[in-house]
Amino acid sequence: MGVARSTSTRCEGKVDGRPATFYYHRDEEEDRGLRYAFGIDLGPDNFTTREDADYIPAQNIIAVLPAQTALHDDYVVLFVEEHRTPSGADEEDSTYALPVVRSMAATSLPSGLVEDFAPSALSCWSTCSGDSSEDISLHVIVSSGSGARLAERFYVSAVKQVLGHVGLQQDTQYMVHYTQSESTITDLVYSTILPKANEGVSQAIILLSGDGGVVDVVNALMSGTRSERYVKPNIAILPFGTGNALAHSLKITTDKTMGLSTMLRGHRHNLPIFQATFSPGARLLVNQGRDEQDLHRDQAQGGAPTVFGAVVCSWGLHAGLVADSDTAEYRKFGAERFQMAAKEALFPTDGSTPHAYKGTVSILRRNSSRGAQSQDGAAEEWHGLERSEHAYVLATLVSDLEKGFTVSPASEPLDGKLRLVQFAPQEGDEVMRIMGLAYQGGKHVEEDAVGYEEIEGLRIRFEEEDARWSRVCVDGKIVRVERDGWVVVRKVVEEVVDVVCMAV
Ligand SMILES: Nc1ncnc2c1ncn2[C@@H]1O[C@H](COP(=O)(O)OP(=O)(O)OP(=O)(O)O)[C@@H](O)[C@H]1O
Repeated sequence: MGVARSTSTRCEGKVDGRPATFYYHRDEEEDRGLRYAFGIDLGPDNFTTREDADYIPAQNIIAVLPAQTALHDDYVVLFVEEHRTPSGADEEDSTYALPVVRSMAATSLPSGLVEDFAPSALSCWSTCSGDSSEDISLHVIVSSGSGARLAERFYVSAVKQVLGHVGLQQDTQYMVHYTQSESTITDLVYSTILPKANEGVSQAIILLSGDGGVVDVVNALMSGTRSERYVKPNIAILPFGTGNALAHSLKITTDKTMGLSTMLRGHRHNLPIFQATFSPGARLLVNQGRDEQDLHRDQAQGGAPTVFGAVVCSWGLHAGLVADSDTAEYRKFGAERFQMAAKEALFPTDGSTPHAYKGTVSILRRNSSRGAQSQDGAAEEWHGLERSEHAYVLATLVSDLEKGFTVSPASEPLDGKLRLVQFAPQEGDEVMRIMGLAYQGGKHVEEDAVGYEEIEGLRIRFEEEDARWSRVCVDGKIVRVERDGWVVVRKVVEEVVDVVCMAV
């Protein structure tokens, strides 16, 4: 029989050497957190209501670290404070958008607090720091072009300080890489991370970026050759993109620490990925859709153009609005850019109805009684959707594509299940209503018009004249497929990278 966890603790200790009374409430209520007061003799009942007690909400605590002193009862409480906009300052000024890291030296903290916020023994940072610059295997990647471009500032003001608290110094125990171009992350993986992984070295990446940074790492690892000694690198995500689908879906954003708590307290788990294989003429659109690039060609797929993803592969409305809103002008609006582009797609200025996407969609379903053998031995069978026109076709490995937009409510963090959301063309107002339900916890999947199911794979053959309607989105990247071209999406069985997460 397990021992019941006490929900609140009151004890005497010290804060910065001054005698203090601590009160820790560990229930899942809104007021969960650490309270402390100096020189006040309080009963537990009135502690939470006292205004003279200081309060650190659980949502703000990054970790409680053992202090590097001789005394085993000394700790450092690392937490964030929200940056308050000073009176007279511009509310929109991004200087005030980032939380500030604070630390507090404490002795004899409530044991429940120490337990709940202990750093993970197998976290990314503890196993990968080197002793000399040659064997550094911890990399901080700062994606300067992501989201609202706050990553660089957060590294300097917060991440560096937090890593210092766990005894890690820049250039000695870890390297920092600032992205200079779209290929910086790919180049780093090819030049350093993949060769070391192939030598059997365990490596960690602290990635300040959106989903794009993760997908760059995944694609570079998958596109190269992996040796028998290959050891999966692991990624701790600090969400600095626009959508941050992975971070939201892995519950990294449920507290106020911008991923710092997960970085210190999370555990490594395999990141499920999928492969999207395209017909020979498919091209990656870059430079805001102005230029094209060749895709990686996968020899295992007969040299077909390939992109790997960890989030979403879509065609129709979703892919269109991601592509159309990827301009400097739109990006200024953050995640709102997707909704703005959706309105333009659903209510064309010439008064016409939204585009009906023409193509043949087939779904690979698990079938226990018959069908071809899948990679993991279960039987599978392809089924064609009867209609030839579509509004929305989206396969995903995650629950949320942006904060509050729950496209696949059945998806659990890292469950490795590919799910399909699809529906036929509708009036703009009706599409708006359906997709609006995704912001209500994913209620759109309860609509009769919406198909929602777990799938093993997806195949689309595009029957569009204009290439604008044959754009496919893979984790924010846009691939344009040629006329009569196709894409096949399958889950990848091989494990190539871990992600740090607390929700599993
Ligand atoms: N300095 C840079 N110059 C040019 N491109 C950059 C630079 N830094 C990052 N990038 C690119 O900008 C893109 C940003 O992608 P990322 O996903 O991180 O942010 P996002 O698109 O704002 O967020 P999300 O994918 O979560 O919506 C990536 O393709 C990345 O390679």
